[in-house]
Amino acid sequence: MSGARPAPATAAAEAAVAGAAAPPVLEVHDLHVRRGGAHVLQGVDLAVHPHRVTALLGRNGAGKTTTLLAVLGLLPGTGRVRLDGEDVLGVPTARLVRRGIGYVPEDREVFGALTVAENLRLAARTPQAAERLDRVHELFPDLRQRHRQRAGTLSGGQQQMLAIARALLNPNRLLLVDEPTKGLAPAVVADVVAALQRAAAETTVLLVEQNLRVARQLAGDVVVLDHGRVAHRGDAAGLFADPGRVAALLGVSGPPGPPGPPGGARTAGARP
Ligand SMILES: Nc1ncnc2c1ncn2[C@@H]1O[C@H](COP(=O)(O)OP(=O)(O)OP(=O)(O)O)[C@@H](O)[C@H]1O
Repeated sequence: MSGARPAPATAAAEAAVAGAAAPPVLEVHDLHVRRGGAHVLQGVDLAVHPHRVTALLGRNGAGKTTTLLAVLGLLPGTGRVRLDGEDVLGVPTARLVRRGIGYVPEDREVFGALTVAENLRLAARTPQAAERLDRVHELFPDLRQRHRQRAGTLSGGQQQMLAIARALLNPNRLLLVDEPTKGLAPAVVADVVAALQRAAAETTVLLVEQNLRVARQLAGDVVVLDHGRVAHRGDAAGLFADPGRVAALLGVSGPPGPPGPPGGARTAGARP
């Protein structure tokens, strides 16, 4: 990572600055993954530092979701994946989840026929989850109000918040979040960004995001993949201050714009 960091304004920002110097929560080294005969990840190296949001960026098909799935043990790979310094490549997913990896998949995967409260109850895996439910309700007051509503009748943004809330119920060391704003209207994107900011104050996040304005708002660090390889790694502010580099790496025609209401440029080939 490079570049001077601005003075932190909040406790969460202070923790993020301290986290940059702390040992990584997640380290991936020379990760190779093959899918359907294709060599999709070709030696990915990245590190995710505590109390920070690391955005995993790249054009469509670059290998972002594949990276998350391999870290989670849902796809076989070779190389090295370390969680809090321990090798975990090949460890079954259920054990990784117990070790503190939370996952918010691209399609949210809430149980549509169950209520908000039932969805939260099902996600709880530790005795502390009951205590954390109060905290989650503080973070997402909308979910408290809607606790009897069936999850399938929530809006896309509300379902995304429920998916994030489910992951926060457990004391996760690391949250993997895949394209949380995909397919959401700009006004709802702002709500999801706010929810992720709250989540990021609680834990460390590896975020796959195609909306560069969202990535800019949330991320302290960035890793850019290109055809299964790391094309760039560094602090987010440094990359986003260089529109030419953003365009070269991500194929957008202009800068992602200043932090503010989302709706900015999306990575080339991104879905609307
Ligand atoms: N089951 C599969 N069999 C073969 N190839 C696959 C399979 N799933 C994904 N791929 C390929 O792996 C590559 C990486 O896919 P991946 O979903 O990781 O990309 P991504 O960066 O997350 O893309 P997007 O932004 O479009 O979601 C793509 O070329 C994709 O076609």
